Amino acid sequence: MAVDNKVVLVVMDGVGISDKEYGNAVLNARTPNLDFLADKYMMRPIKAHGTEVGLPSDSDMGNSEVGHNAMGAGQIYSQGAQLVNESVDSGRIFESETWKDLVEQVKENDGTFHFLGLLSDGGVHSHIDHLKALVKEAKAEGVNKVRVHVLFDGRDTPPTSGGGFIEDIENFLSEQSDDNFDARVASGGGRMVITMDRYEANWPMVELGWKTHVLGEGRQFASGTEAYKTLTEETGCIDQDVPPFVVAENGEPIGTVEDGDSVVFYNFRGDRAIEISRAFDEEDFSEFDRVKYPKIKYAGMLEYDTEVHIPSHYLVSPPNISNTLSEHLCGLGVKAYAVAEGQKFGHVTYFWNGNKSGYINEALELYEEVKSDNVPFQTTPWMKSAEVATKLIEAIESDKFDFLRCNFANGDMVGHTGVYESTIIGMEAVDLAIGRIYRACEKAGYTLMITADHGNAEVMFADKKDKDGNPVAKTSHTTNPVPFYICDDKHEWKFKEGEFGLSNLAATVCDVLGVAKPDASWNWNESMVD
Ligand SMILES: O=C(O)[C@H](O)COP(=O)(O)O
Ligand SMILES: [Mn+2]
Ligand SMILES: [Mn+2]
Repeated sequence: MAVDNKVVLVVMDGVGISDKEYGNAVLNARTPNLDFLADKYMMRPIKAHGTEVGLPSDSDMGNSEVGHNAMGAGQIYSQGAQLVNESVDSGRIFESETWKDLVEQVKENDGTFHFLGLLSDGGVHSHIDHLKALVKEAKAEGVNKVRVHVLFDGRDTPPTSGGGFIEDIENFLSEQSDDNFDARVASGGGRMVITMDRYEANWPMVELGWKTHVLGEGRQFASGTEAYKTLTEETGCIDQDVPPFVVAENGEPIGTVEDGDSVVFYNFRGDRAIEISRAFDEEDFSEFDRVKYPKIKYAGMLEYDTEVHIPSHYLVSPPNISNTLSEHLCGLGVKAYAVAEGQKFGHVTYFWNGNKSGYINEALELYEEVKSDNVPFQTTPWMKSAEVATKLIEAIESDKFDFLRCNFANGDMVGHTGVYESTIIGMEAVDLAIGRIYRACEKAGYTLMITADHGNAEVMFADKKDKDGNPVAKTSHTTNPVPFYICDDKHEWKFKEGEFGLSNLAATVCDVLGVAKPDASWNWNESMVD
């Protein structure tokens, strides 16, 4: 189908709007292209956090999953964080067949119930309150032994807040323990070192996680708290980079995974849960040598991939995201292109399409990935922005596609390192890439839209200073709005009155492409433009 107007959408990952200059790597970067575009065309802030993207409350910062889901679906779905809250509060989670099977398995075999996941209250991938509720219920149902395997966060929480969380959970587990119930932390490490890789960027991370949690191999400590304290003091690392550890007694790990055990991965978000789930779930698994594959029951908190069905068992049903922009455009025969570097490839494909991997219609779509480097991104803050822009420009010049989207990872991935100076350079690299894309759009007569999925890089320092008066790094996302630009020389688009957010984007894309929007039964939120 021919469209009136071809459209390129650039998602600047983790680039919010704030007028506070202190620690603002967006405002303080030299971004002549973005400044020029904001001046010449329309730019306005739109909402990208809280209930606007299906999170429990408006104090919840946005994240990539909920942001890309909202953009790609054109509507707001209650997201994993909210669905798990509801299921735990109502007790429905414990009525599921999956939960009953997990408990029965452990009780029948006198086995151990393992809980593995991100240890924080960040609410992006997991929540410590969910972990506590699962442990309490396991005890109430007569399970005798629980082992918790923790991943330190500091990425959705302050960078060195892990000491508080590990102490909290170890206190909680020892309070729960009695003559019939033995609950302890058994292993762990930083989320960027073990277990929580995504989009197959770094399988050795997952292998190291398997060795730590399942095989109990690694440096031994008496407790998680001792491990955290020693390892952070020795290396000076922030939480996400804490080396792996194993809790042991008399040289023996206290919580290896054995035949007859049950394992729950208690993260609700899927991108960083899929690889470890595959390692637990797949009989024939060849990404690394598991050495031993215990006969256990495994479940995820949610179904992480609703297309390929990973994992095979889960505790809470995920949002059933359907009627997406991709489905609508494919239905109309509109040709679409998506590109990002590895770290964000699934964001513009899997998250964009409602947590479904793969194409909607391969005859109409092309998805391309530029491999990310496995390096600390503060050392190379430009990341693959130039290569992603080059691929996108080639796709524009080929004139084969009607709607093209891409994601630049820099504001977010460099933002999460907490290194302000690097994040400024990351923003400048994005700006350079956008300048090139804008010129390609101008030449080909395409409309360029630019937005972001949530804030991050615009707030690189926490509110407080350290004891010497120096800034304290902030590594997490924000609740700030994000920019939305339409750069079009052929039409003068006017924003409608009112407040808009990421879920208004899909209808807006249809209007700018000049194609019909789906009928009211698709429940899309309205377009932002007249
Ligand atoms: O997974 C991560 O890297 C962070 O927890 C959230 O970042 P993202 O939502 O931008 O991916
Ligand atoms: Mn993001
Ligand atoms: Mn992020």
